[in-house]
Amino acid sequence: MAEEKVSSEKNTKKTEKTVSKDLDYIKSKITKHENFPKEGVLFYDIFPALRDSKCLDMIITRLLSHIYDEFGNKVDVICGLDSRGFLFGTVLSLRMGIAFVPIRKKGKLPGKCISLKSTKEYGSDVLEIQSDAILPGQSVILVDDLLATGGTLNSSVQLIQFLNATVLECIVIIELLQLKGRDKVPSSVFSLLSF
Ligand SMILES: O=P(O)(O)OC[C@H]1O[C@H](OP(=O)(O)OP(=O)(O)O)[C@H](O)[C@@H]1O
Ligand SMILES: Nc1ncnc2[nH]cnc12
Repeated sequence: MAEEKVSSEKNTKKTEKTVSKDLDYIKSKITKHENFPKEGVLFYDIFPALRDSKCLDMIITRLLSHIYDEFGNKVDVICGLDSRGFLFGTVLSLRMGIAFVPIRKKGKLPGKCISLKSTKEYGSDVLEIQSDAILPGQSVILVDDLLATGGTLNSSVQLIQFLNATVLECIVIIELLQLKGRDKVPSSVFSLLSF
């Protein structure tokens, strides 16, 4: 029998075959909706995956495995994007025992903030981060549910860089390949699933 490679995560070893089965399972839970929230947009809904706690566990396990393989214990902060990025970012930060910091849409965060406009597949926003949330020199991973045109992650990476911190990587569950969003993101991008 061919030897199967193993990928390492803190206390967990999974074969490539199991990983691929898990990814197929997660993919099967993502639903698509035509013309939502606007005419011409094919919307990928992550929420059905969260109705299934086994599926959420697989998502988090896979992301942790990737993070520990790539960055070991070098990550200081998980930064989650408003709002679906919060769902995954907070769980990752809890499991890693490190800080969670949100990037929010304008007007939601108190205190001194820095802001930047961003455009996305179906609209535009102004994104904000609290100025004292991340210290100069800290190493940050950005987390969101989905990469479409890349506008949201592009602006988010810039916000972190304005604070003189380092973006190690942007992590998303879903990447929409046709929109070539990763070309717009000024950091490396890891996606769990692509469509
Ligand atoms: O790659 P882009 O074209 O920039 O699009 C991706 C962004 O669009 C969605 O956010 P949305 O603003 O709809 O927020 P939500 O999570 O609050 O629904 C998604 O969660 C990403 O943040
Ligand atoms: N097609 C899409 N589906 C879900 N969320 C999105 N955010 C931007 N584009 C999206």
